[in-house]
Amino acid sequence: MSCDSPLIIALDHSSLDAALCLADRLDPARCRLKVGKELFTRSGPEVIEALHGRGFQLFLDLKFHDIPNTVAGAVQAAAEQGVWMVNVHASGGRRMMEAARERLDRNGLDTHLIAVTVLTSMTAEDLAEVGIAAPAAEHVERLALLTRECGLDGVVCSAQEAARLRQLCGSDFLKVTPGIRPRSAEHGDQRRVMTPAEAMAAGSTHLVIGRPITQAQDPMAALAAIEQELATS
Ligand SMILES: O=C(O)c1cc(=O)[nH]c(=O)n1[C@@H]1O[C@H](COP(=O)(O)O)[C@@H](O)[C@H]1O
Repeated sequence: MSCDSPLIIALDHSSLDAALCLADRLDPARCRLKVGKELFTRSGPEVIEALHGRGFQLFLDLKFHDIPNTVAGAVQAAAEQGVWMVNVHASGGRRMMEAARERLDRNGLDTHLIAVTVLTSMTAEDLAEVGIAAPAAEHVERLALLTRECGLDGVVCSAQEAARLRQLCGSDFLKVTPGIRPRSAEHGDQRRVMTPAEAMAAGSTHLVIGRPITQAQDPMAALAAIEQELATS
């Protein structure tokens, strides 16, 4: 089923049953779903099949980061399962990203291929500790430009960088932004955050939202409130 909404709900659940329980309350016309490392490691390709069977478009978020040949194979394997989007780490570099791009193209696979720039949980201090002296925003710009040069469809970044990336890389270049927090929500481990309405205004093309919906007392009410915020902004 195709979906017009920018919302991608992160199913960071620890069991297939719990993930499907939430999915069964969601409408594939109103959101896409993201399957990440914990759920996929526990349930494997079965979760992809189960969610596709319910009509959802899926972002398989395994953030591949390895030598070019290995990443190209992993991206191909993901795309052959029919997922809508897959990601790699831009810090894997040019040859890794080009190999992934080339592998999808050679096999006629049209899964969106995007790259994570700087994780939304990271601050300038975190970057400095791993040897990156530049501020987060500057490092995001560098990695986004490299990602675009390698022919990928877009990046994962924080919404705080989306406006600048729209100027640098254009509005067709996907800007998938996690770290989304409605005003009253707890930030948890996220650092570079924005509200849903601010993120869309800044140029995000898609919003990844997990705990503010999945951990809410009433996940459907939390989702409806976010949709309302977007509709009235
Ligand atoms: O690639 C991602 O999806 C991702 C990249 C990033 O920089 N930050 C980030 O939070 N994510 C993912 O987005 C989701 C955010 O979830 P919440 O913080 O619960 O809203 C999690 O599944 C993360 O794995």
